[in-house]
Amino acid sequence: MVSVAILGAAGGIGQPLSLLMKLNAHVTKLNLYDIVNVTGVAADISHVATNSEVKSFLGADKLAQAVTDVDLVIIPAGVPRKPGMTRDDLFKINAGIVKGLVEAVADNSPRAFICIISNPVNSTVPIAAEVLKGRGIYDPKRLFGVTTLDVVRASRFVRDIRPKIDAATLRIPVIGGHSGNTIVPLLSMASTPLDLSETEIAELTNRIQFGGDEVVKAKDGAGSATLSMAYAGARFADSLIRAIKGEKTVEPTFINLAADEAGAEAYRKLGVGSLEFFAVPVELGSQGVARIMPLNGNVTDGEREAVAVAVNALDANISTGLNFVRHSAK
Ligand SMILES: NC(=O)C1=CN([C@@H]2O[C@H](COP(=O)(O)OP(=O)(O)OC[C@H]3O[C@@H](n4cnc5c(N)ncnc54)[C@H](O)[C@@H]3O)[C@@H](O)[C@H]2O)C=CC1
Ligand SMILES: O=C([O-])CC(=O)C(=O)O
Repeated sequence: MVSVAILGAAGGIGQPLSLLMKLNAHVTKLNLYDIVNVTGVAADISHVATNSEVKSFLGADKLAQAVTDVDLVIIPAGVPRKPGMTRDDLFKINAGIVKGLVEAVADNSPRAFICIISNPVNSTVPIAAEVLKGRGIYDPKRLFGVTTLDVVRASRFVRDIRPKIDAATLRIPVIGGHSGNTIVPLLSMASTPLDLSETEIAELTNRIQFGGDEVVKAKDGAGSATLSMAYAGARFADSLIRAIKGEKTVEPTFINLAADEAGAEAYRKLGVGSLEFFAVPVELGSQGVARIMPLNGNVTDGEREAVAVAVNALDANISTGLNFVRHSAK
């Protein structure tokens, strides 16, 4: 029995993500919330022949109901990028949206696991944390920034230059954050040794860091990644649900390192220092973060340099998020 709420369910990500969660056999209840169009989306998805119950919640006055008695909340609500914009340009609109949604979750399902997709993830996750802290119910083990798309891209882009590799099973840890040079793929720690040249490493790293821009450019004003993001979001949610059910699963995700300080130590030594939030590979368990996975080998000098660049940018992104809530509370 797993009850899931998707907030922003009528959007470009929300619709295919809702469909994929309807296909997840562990899910028993699927609450779809949006401020537009969600009635039709829910009616449509409710005809899919799986056992879960789909309900629609349209408009702000239905938000509290949508997030009452749910185990897992996935948030893809908010505006996407257009060409020429950075993810940080979305902060102005999305910060308030995420804050309002997380307040409602805090008030109605305080123990729910929360997965944030809305950009800029580097700032929206600190916003969510600060809201939960303000309510006195913050548990860093239960709040996740979804960075799975970076991991998905890493395996797929490697396959583009190594066609014998199985993109579906190759795992490359991607750490840091979720925007440009805060995204740090650890290609040296791929689950299958890749034997890449320095040029290949540089090109792949750049492509993984700016993969989102490829889609924004190709969509030419019609938004950013939606279908691959729905796939990535459903993959992360499935790992978390299987963990809640007692399996051990591992996914990189943007979390508060306080969730496992002992496990975070290796990353702090790598250059992360005292940073509060960072994407790391996490073993998920029934209570959320079970432990932060150790680094699987020695990072290269290039990877260490990339971490230093990421940490600088992340520090600013995290403060922007935390300050947004601290200042709006006054
Ligand atoms: N974490 C990641 O890897 C990725 C994150 N994203 C982000 O996901 C977000 C959504 O992207 P799309 O689905 O393409 O956008 P979209 O514009 O197609 O859909 C967003 C949906 O959110 C809804 N919404 C707006 N305000 C709301 C509120 N207060 N409460 C509930 N719903 C609300 C809208 O009505 C709309 O249906 C964007 O911020 C985008 O940047 C996109 C791709 C990857
Ligand atoms: O690029 C964007 O704005 C959407 C996103 O986060 C991604 O595709 O990784």
